[in-house]
Amino acid sequence: MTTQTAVSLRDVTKNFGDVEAVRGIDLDIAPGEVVAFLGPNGAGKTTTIDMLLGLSQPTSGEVEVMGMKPRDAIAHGLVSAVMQTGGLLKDMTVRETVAYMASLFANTESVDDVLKRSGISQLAARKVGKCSGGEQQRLRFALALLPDPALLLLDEPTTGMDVEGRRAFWGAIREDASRGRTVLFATHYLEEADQYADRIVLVSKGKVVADGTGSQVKALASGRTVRATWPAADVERLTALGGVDSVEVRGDTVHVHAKDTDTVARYLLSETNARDLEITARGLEEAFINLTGAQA
Ligand SMILES: Nc1ncnc2c1ncn2[C@@H]1O[C@H](COP(=O)(O)OP(=O)(O)OP(=O)(O)O)[C@@H](O)[C@H]1O
Repeated sequence: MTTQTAVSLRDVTKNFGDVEAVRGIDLDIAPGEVVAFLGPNGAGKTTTIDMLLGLSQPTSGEVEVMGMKPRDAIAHGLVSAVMQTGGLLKDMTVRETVAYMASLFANTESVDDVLKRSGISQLAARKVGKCSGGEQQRLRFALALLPDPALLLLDEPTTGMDVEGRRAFWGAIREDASRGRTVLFATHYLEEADQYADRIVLVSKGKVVADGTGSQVKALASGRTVRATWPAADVERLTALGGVDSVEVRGDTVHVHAKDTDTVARYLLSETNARDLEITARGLEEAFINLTGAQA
């Protein structure tokens, strides 16, 4: 039997008492895809990854990894994870850490090979305690590569890293993924998702609210925002204009999100005393707020 999907979630829910952490997620990830699981705090990302790792069971629905129950996939060495934190011994060198972990398993990739693929060969002799946060994450990545997993799960792997550390970390992940490994990573960072994933699955409040490439997710929020200074803005009138999606008032400033901003600008300048107009395109950041806010 060939495996058609690396990850398959079928109407998966997970409750913790009264808390509905995951509220019906359907998701298929094909082998070789690099997917960002993007969402705000509490969206259900970690809960979902824990179920994929077999660390917890869904309340309802089906979870499969490489065509098997998660625990079986792990027992076959098909899945590895890089978590945000987790025990590394500070007094061991980078190479000793990888060699020690390799000695615990029957079959692993070679130590030198995983050091090279995670981009830390030159750090092999350095004590772990002297490595930067980004270097330690690449060491965790090296450890995760030892069983040569088909699927790599990463839960917010770059939290707390500086820009350079993040770039080096993702450089190593992307390079490795180009050989066909499936990668699913959870992140809060819109830019990170847009830059490093082939596909973004946007989650909010335990549900998938958008799924596509970075540009598709951005296109969902096509349209622009007109910002103007207008004390006592007539929100009702603005909302009634054609092509207006939403209107927000913050103090003396009004923000009008619209598909047709020309009409809004013309109205504001010719029929009201609004001034200081500014028109901007919506970025992924706003797409995110827009799409996840829409679920509220
Ligand atoms: N063991 C638990 N017991 C009770 N509630 C939990 C438990 N684990 C998670 N939750 C709740 O489930 C919801 C989803 O949490 P989860 O950690 O999956 O979100 P997340 O998307 O990973 O968020 P973050 O980005 O903050 O890590 C939250 O409301 C959280 O408080």
